Amino acid sequence: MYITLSCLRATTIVVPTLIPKTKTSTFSLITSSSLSMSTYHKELAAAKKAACLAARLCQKVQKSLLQSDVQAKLDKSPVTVADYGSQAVVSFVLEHELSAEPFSLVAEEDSGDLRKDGSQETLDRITMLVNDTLANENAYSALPLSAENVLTAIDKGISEGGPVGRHWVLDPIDGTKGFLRGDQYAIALALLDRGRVVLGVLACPNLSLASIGMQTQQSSASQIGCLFSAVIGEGTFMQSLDGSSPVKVNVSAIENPEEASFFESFEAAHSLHDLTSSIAKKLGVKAPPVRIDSQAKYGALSRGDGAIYLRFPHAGYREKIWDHAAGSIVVTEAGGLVTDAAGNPLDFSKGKYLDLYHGIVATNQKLMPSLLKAIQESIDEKASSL
Ligand SMILES: Nc1ncnc2c1ncn2[C@@H]1O[C@H](COP(=O)(O)O)[C@@H](O)[C@H]1OP(=O)(O)O
Ligand SMILES: [Mg+2]
Ligand SMILES: [Mg+2]
Ligand SMILES: [Mg+2]
Repeated sequence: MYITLSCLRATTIVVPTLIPKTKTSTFSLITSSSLSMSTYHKELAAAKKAACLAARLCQKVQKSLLQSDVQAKLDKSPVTVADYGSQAVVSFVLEHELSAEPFSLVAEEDSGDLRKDGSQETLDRITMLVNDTLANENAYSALPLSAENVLTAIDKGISEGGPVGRHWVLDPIDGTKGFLRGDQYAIALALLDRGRVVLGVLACPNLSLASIGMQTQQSSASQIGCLFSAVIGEGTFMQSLDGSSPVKVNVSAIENPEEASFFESFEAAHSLHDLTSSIAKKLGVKAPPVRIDSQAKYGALSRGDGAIYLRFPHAGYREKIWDHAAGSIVVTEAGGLVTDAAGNPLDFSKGKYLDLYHGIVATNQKLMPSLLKAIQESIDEKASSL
């Protein structure tokens, strides 16, 4: 039996332990074979390190959130010093850990607003946060970073992705509204190789290690902060953000929709709650929806907290790859399926956006056929009532 010492080590170190082999319905301890010869071993270690450091920065900001830390982007969505700081940290760490490889990053934020007059104070605060977060990383001779270095690191995220070569895909804070409310958010990082997601890491600083809804019964109730990671063909693992041993997770095995519970966005503006409630009713789902922010939903689904995730954005909204790349591999490697509303797999090879039929659906293989049927009926009914 082996455990990973810490998610902050770029090169994952595994040591023998005396932990007995235990298994629950959804978790099992990591095995040596699943860690040894991964094609993306180096990339996984770098991604975990980058996401853990970025999570540390975000946690610090969430604890002392000042109004001046929040700005509105052109599309009116909020962006905080933590979104920029997280992007700078992940970009800097990936590029330095994987310096032998060409570096391409598709990321949500850019430095445009930070380069405008009147942004110096905000930029100085971001630069300080980034340097504080990286302060213990003695291996980086480029430290401390100047404000210009931070802007450059943020702007590395300018790649368009696509079907050729490798591209990292980053949402530095997914669920900024949840972050501002003190609720769920995620640092979501994935690697595309020839248009396919081959690796994903989701850091969820406010997600309990215990299942949602079970916190009161479990001893790990007070442990908050999860790191999910998945490499293609190797399964999905969860560990605490401060570096506990990874456990393999699996999606729910529920076959009867009446016993299923489903996740959806906390924000009604992000998903049509009336459509999802019609779908749930058709399926016979009894439990009310679990509404949480961000790709933490994919993480929770991957360990069987709920059985279904439904996301139907309002007409005209185009989903971006950084909002689903990491989450989708975390769910598929845990045995689940992630498709659009017609059952098509998500295509991450088309650049920054996903072309979708209506929305995104994630569940286990048993529930998917009846779920897709209920979805189509609900979409047709909605269309005929307009
Ligand atoms: N109008 C919108 N419709 C759907 N999703 C949105 C909308 N505005 C922002 N988002 C993105 O939805 C995701 C969070 O949604 P949810 O928490 O509902 O799952 C985030 O990626 C958020 O971006 P951001 O990364 O800027 O927070
Ligand atoms: Mg945003
Ligand atoms: Mg997002
Ligand atoms: Mg974001």
